Amino acid sequence: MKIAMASDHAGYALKGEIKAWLENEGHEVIDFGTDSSESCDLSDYVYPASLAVAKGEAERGIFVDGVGYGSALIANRIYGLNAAVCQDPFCAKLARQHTDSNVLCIGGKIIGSGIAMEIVNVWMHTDVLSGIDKYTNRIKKVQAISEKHLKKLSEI
Ligand SMILES: O=P(O)(O)OC[C@H]1O[C@@H](O)[C@H](O)[C@@H]1O
Repeated sequence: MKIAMASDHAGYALKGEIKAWLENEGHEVIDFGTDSSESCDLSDYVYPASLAVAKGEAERGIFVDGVGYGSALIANRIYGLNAAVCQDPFCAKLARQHTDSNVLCIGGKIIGSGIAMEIVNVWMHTDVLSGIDKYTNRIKKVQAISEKHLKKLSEI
């Protein structure tokens, strides 16, 4: 799978560990930075990475900042992106099964690399529960909100 990755300084170290893990698993990572632990602004990296997912240049995104919510806040402003902040593997499983999330956001200041890799592993290997009406209906309702309030890339 092609994965877009991005971080700020607070997620830089963990981004590198996750990138290495993904590549070892045979995935292709497109790394949008940042490239050091020097202080920076998250949106400068997560926004271009989000656009790559929205354009289909990457199938999914994995973004790392200090807590995770900053990345999700940016990604969820883009049509077609469905970002979930996950702090444990159970959360990662449901983020895929129940909401079909295509962006995973992790907090480098709060999660160690062992748990982070479990989260990524579960999230990468879990599919949406597409045959269960209540979940597909909920996903459709969220999609309807996107259709109403977010611009598609082709409309920008
Ligand atoms: O390290 P500083 O710049 O103080 O804080 C950055 C982090 O604080 C939170 O807003 C975000 O998680 C961001 O990554």
